[in-house]
Amino acid sequence: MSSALLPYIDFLRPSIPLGQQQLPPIPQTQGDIAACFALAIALGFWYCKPWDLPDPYRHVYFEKPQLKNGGGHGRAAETRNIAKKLEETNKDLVIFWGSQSGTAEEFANRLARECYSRFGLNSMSADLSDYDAESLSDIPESKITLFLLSTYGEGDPSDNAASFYRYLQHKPSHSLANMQYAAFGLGNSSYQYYNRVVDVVATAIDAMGARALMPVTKADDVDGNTEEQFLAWKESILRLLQNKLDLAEREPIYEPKLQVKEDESLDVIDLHSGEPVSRDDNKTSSAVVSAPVSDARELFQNSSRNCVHLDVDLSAHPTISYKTGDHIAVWPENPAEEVDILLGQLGLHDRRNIPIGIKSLDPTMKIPVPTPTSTEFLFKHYLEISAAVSTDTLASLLQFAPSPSVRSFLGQYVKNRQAYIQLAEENHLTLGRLLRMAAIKGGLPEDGAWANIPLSFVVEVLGALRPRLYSISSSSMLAPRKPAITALVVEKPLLSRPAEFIPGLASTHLHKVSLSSRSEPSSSLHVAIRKSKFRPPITTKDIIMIGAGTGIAPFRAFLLERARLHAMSRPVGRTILFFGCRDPQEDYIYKEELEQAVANLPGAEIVTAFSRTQYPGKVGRGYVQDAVAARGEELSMMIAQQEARVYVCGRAAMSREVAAVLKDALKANVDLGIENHTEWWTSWRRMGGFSEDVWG
Ligand SMILES: Cc1cc2nc3c(=O)[nH]c(=O)nc-3n(C[C@H](O)[C@H](O)[C@H](O)COP(=O)(O)O)c2cc1C
Repeated sequence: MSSALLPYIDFLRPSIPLGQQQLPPIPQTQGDIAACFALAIALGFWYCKPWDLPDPYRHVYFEKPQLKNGGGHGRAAETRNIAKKLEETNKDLVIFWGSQSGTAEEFANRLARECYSRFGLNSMSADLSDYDAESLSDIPESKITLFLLSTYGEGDPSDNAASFYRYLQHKPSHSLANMQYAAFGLGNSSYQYYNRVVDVVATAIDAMGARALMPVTKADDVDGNTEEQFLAWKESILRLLQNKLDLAEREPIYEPKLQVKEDESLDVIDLHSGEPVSRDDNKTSSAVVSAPVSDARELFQNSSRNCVHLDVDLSAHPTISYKTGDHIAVWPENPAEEVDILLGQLGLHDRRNIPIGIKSLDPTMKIPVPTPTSTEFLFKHYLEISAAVSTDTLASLLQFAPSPSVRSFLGQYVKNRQAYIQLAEENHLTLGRLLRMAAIKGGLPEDGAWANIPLSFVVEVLGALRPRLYSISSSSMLAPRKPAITALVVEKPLLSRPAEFIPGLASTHLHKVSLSSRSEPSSSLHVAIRKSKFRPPITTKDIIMIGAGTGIAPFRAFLLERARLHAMSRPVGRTILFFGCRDPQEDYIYKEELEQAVANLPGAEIVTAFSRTQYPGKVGRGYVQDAVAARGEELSMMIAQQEARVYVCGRAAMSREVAAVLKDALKANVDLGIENHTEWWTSWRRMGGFSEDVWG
């Protein structure tokens, strides 16, 4: 700054008490006036700090020209009034879905497609968050409404159904007397609140006057039978609609709802090449960002299995933060082999890098992936190509069969579902692998046999690649910018060839990134932070943490955080961690740092349970629930007298067994002052006494 301006800055300093201040000299010469003017501009510039403000045109530097007019990731719902939408698009059936990990959404899309292809019934699949809940009252009596709703968290709705659910819980005064509906719930009976969402929704809409066309049907994923139960429900719904609306069944025909077109005028730089677009515009998820992996290491020792720890560095994204107990969503990549097989079958090997643009041909159809892109990027980053192929998709492939022998090969499995399930399980049949097997069985060349399948069909039937959620294993107090992931690398042996393994999609991707990040510092992941209710209690409370395998993840964070707080002379309650794994020499992950934290934290303890090895001085061979049972009396006292909080993380079945063991212990050891222990347990749980972070 020029020294000529210093006197003028000086007089602005209110160093002299008010009232005793001398008035600043009035500028008299033209030079003084010019200097004041320059000073005002300089000060304005200094105070506004424009170099700190975001450039309002920054987005333009990154804008893809073809997206300027709203192209890209399709948003089809211009109106939020569902009745209006049905009328404008001439649809007779709306299938609302509330889905967290994509199953209900996929089912809704399949059902809408089948209603049209088999019966010519104009149908739409609708994301519940795209429409105003009040507008359901305007749906005319002639239309039919279906709900496919999953239950998540602890009996909670999926993110996209949350606001509809809240609306219903406020007992709205709107009438649904015109609504004729059927509902299908997706849940898992390992969870305490089994299929609660569909029950709550059906009860609420019945109370508003809606008429159920058939009883609510619930799928139980506990034995992996959701698909079977959906197929049975779908057939009964289709028969019901056929009778009610007097529909004639026809040979299925594919009518594209999307247009996928090559566009060589686009430059590679214009293409979406892997960055996901979050579809969850909600308050529970942050934006999706690409974040480097700052540290990665293998956690298992002496094992043929792998378990990786990765620290994700969010330093470049100051607006994204996490709290201890949150989840991190990770977008995986499909393996190159799977991409190649599918490209080969569709005869697209040579055209894999040509830009493609995707457009919606039906105003109710959202484009499920970012556009423009290329076929290779589409298969690698955006479509669920590594998943098993449903029987509905199998049946719809028949119309594209390249020869009668291929058609008859696939046709036998369409007729015999059990045989197809066995074939798919034995061979890990993804779409590419199924097409390749059918081509080989039909005596066709391995590559390009299915070149007549339109790419729009592939995009419509496969659906978008979904992120996978992990419980964050770091503490936001100790590593505020570096959420950590702890992932077991999953490999399932192939039934037909047990020496071959089916790799878990996300965990294999994490393993790959973890290996490459050890040699290339630029390795990164696409991630988003997802808020969770699994929060540690206030530190003065006693805590009982129970985790098995990678279920230790959030407890590593809780324990290290409590140890640090103690080191800062904060009062910390008693801390017990129950941890179960196979063998202390193999998969006792984070052993040293956990033991060190416990050594530095008075009243803290780790109780281990090893399912495959005796461990001298410990509980002995057993599961974590056995270790909890062995300490049942003491834990009951902690719960009843010290109001200790219990936290469980791991598989839902393990959590259910832990809950049963604790209930028994409480019953045997404590007079709860209430006859009905189940009632006590439910209200204790509701008040945060028992929290779960569990999966499948
Ligand atoms: C983290 C997690 C929490 C879950 N919570 C419940 C629950 O509280 N009650 C229930 O019945 N099912 C629960 N489930 C099971 C899901 O509802 C079931 O897997 C369903 O098929 C998922 O459907 P979606 O993919 O459409 O979301 C949960 C599943 C996961 C992974």
